[in-house]
Amino acid sequence: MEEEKFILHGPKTLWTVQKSTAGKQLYDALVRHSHLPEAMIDVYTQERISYKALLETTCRLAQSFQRCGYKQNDVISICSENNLNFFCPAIAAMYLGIITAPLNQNYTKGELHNALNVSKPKLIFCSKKALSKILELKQIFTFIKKIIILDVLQDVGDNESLSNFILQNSDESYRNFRPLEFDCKEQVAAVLCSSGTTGLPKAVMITHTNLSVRFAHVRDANVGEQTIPGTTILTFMPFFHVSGFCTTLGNFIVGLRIILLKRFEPELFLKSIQNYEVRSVLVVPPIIIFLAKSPLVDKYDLSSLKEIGCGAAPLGKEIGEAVVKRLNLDGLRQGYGLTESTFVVTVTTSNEFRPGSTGQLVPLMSAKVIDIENGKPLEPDFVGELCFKGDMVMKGYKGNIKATRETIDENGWLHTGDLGYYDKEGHFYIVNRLKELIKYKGFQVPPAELEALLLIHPCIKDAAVVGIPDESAGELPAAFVVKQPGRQITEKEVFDYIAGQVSSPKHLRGGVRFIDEIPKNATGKIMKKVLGELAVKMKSKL
Ligand SMILES: Nc1ncnc2c1ncn2[C@@H]1O[C@H](COP(=O)(O)OP(=O)(O)OP(=O)(O)O)[C@@H](O)[C@H]1O
Ligand SMILES: O=C(O)C1CSC(c2nc3ccc(O)cc3s2)=N1
Ligand SMILES: [Mg+2]
Repeated sequence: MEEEKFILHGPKTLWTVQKSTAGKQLYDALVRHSHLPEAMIDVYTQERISYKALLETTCRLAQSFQRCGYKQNDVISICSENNLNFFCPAIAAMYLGIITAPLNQNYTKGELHNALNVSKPKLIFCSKKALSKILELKQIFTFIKKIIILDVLQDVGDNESLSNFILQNSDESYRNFRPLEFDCKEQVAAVLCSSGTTGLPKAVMITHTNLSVRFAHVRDANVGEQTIPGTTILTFMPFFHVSGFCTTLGNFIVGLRIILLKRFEPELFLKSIQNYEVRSVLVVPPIIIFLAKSPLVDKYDLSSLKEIGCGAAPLGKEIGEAVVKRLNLDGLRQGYGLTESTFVVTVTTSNEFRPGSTGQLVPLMSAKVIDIENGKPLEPDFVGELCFKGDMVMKGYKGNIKATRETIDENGWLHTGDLGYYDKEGHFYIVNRLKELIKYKGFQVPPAELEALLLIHPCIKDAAVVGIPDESAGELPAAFVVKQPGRQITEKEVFDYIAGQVSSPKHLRGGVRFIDEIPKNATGKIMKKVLGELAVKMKSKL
């Protein structure tokens, strides 16, 4: 038996985890919300889809899968920008125990090659835009038997449109279709790619039970962000990533009205909040920086907005507070999680906004913070590696038992590779990724702390800190800075500003470099690998 000391357990939840499959729970939700006028609105095309239409399409699609011979554990893929039809194949697949492996439509052919080689889908649903890349890959991979296009009405060459595929393969008897039953703990529902921030993306197997825990959370007013059916929220989180995939499925469970953007565009984002009277938005830290600093924000009436949810990357305390004040919000809810944990495992509970904290442990999960030297659980307020255990932990990495064993230990603990701590009241604080810590003469420098300080400077629009190799010190902290338009600041001023606030090892001895933009991925994570290479190439003037 493991010692219980310094292990936290999540609180009780109002909504127990349902025993039925994630597919059945989604089916029930679509039925439950059939009276609502809108499930999703595409801001670009003004097209809408209702819960009733989602129910019909997913049942027809499931019937089509069955008639075409697709069965439990077959794999399908979806490679498309966010659009109204994206989730139809995924939900229909979940009705049948078919596995969905979404793919980032911005992946290069090489990246798609790697991802497809792991998931090996028989059938790929793609957007018109992604079609040519997918067609090329079909030539290489014989396991890909068919391509269906999500966002056209007419077939393109030999490739059927979604609507024609359904027309050809389903009929009115779809009304009698009901989701199948299977072992939820074992059955993989989705294979999601991690972001690939620290290496190649990993293929994370998420089970029906994993999703069911998330579905219990979304309906619990203490954990879920919006729990009243019909409430308007806005999202642009990519559907292929856990942050878009698992949140949107959860939004269907609740019955929210989802305003959908393909990607973040500043004016369109603000205009949509105003025009659709959005109550809550799901964002990532770069958008919080934008909302704190951009003059555009004052051009729009954002008074409908009551709450912002933010996660996926570190967010400084001050910048979060500035946005709550500027927009007069009820709350900013931060979440922390990984693809490997099926979305957030710590989250700001309602009315418990603690600036700088990523909230408390979610129900049904356990957590500990371990000493990175000896692996022993630490007491509150001590920094170590965050570990989580419970039914949100992935089944494993597809096709990589070795990596799975390195990540989930024999007692079932998921080792996150993130450093953090919890305080005496159980509020979590993320310090940094272990792999991104800068080591200066044996001292550990967390770049996230320096980034947060840089961002509160009025002349700085955005910033990132990386370590650059140095023969005598090991590594030196170096900053990339984007200037706020119309403001002036020198390298030396940036250096002195940081030196005035932190201990000597954290001074920007690696220099300060001004650039036009900090490279970030679709979920707002700073691309440190790119910056590390750039820092070596680009000389600092200091
Ligand atoms: N609220 C948060 N604050 C700080 N970091 C966060 C937060 N939420 C998520 N993260 C970071 O995101 C990581 C999870 O991201 P994801 O699973 O998409 O892939 P990745 O870890 O970036 O990439 P890869 O594992 O492929 O290298 C966490 O391990 C953590 O470092
Ligand atoms: O980056 C990831 O792997 C994850 C796992 S958890 C996560 C996010 N959490 C939130 C919470 C609120 C929000 O608005 C966006 C995200 S993305 N992203
Ligand atoms: Mg990771």
